[in-house]
Amino acid sequence: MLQIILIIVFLPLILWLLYWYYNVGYFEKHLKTVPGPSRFPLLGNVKDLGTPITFLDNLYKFSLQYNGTFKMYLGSRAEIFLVNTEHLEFLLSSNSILVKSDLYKLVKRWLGTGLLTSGGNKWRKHRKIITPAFHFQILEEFIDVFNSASDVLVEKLNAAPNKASIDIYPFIARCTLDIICETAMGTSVNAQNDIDSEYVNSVKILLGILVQRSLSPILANDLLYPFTTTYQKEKAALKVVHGYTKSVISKRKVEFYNNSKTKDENVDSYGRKKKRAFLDLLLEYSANDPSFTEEHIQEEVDTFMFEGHDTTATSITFALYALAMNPHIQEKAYAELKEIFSDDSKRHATYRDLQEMKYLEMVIKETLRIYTTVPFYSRALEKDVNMNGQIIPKGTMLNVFAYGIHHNPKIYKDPEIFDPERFSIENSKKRSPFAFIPFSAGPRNCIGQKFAMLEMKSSISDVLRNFKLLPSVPAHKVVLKSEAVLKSDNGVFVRLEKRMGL
Ligand code: HEM
Repeated sequence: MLQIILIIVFLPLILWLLYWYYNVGYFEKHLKTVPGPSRFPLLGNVKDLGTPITFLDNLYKFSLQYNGTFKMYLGSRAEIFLVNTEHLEFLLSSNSILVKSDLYKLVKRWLGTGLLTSGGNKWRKHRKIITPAFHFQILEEFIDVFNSASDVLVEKLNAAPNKASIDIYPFIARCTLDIICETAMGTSVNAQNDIDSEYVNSVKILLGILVQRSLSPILANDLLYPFTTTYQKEKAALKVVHGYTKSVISKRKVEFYNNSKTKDENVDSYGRKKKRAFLDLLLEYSANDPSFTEEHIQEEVDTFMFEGHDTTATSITFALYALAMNPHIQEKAYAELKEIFSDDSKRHATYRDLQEMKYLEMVIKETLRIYTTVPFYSRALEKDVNMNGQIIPKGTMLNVFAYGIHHNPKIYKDPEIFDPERFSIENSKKRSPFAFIPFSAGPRNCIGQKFAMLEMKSSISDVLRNFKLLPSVPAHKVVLKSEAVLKSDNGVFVRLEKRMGL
């Protein structure tokens, strides 16, 4: 009996060990010369990753220790963290290494295979279809949406007691959610006014579950996950979110066909110029190419909802924090706004005004460097590749460690100092384009980056025109936490002093 128990307990362990040695041997045949911390049997370097709070710092220390790109084993799989501009150029400009890693499977139940998660021909076709939707003429139509949402944001911030320390992230997150719903779907979820919105709460639940799953081996396991309560919670939230996008798509589709029967389809029943949402552009395309189905449209709209609000919320929030902590930089940004709005300090910003905010753009870029919004993203290798003389075998995960390159002291002197001048035209010219990759680069770069830059300029400039930002009292220093999108574990507190005009 004891023998049977021993066999039941130890046989799987022995098989697992053999499997581990076999796999590690397979990777090490080529990767022996790539430096990295020593690994433990079975788990590899899982322990070295640390917690979400120590994770970035741990990886960063390895990048310094190994002078750039380094290797780790997660279980028996080799993962390479690219922290060297030549390696980043090799990966990001490749037209063949385009498949996302296993990490992205965690969002597939929500996003299906939209632009972010798909690969191969589907991704190529959809990227081509969607690219024109981000043309500047279309983005210009969204400025009114940015302005209306910022008006509500300023109203909400005005309601907070003058000069009281507040965590600004929740205010900004609700504002960017309003913007993305209106621009992606043409509907208003009114997140800033209706805090109890079922849709908004379900989006929040899904983002929370994504973080939980990325941290728990049980929740991340597709076989075990359906037996957990988190799965049931996710199922309920997905029902609300998918139900909402589906019903918006059906309604817009009917409107689209009705309008196309009338002559002036860009004018509403009151004769006003109608705002088009991304969804309308996708419906237009689908009307001419039925192989771009309603399901495809839904995947892409859900992807915009996912990619397009938490990223901008985090970036705007950290930019406001950096401005509060660096009064001389805030003064310079404010002086630029004074000049742009000298004719009428209360008017809304136009597309042209946003283009003129050159210094604010440098502030935003420095924010994206120091508080890298998406700290890392990854690709799976489907076949062996030769990376600048180094063979990397099929199955290896290639991780772009954007946070690491953005903090490399050889590229950015005193990397922890917030200095927008690093992004002056002259200083930018001196660096490799692969030293600044907040939106990734190459064929799979962020399709929404121009949209994001306009939105960030619009919201930050509106807050700055209405409030002087001051550091929190008592003093507050953000504690960075790596989720899919960078967060602060202890909130982002600043004080706002109302301005009396520019
Ligand atoms: C500050 C804001 C933003 C940042 C920092 C950001 C960053 C990124 C990064 C790093 C990627 C590459 C991810 C990867 O390779 O896995 C990406 C992809 C993507 N982003 Fe953004 N993003 C931002 C805003 C937006 C917005 C506003 C939208 C949509 C309206 C958007 C839509 C997308 C899509 C659809 C992809 C996938 C593109 C593809 O693979 O073809 N992003 N973004």
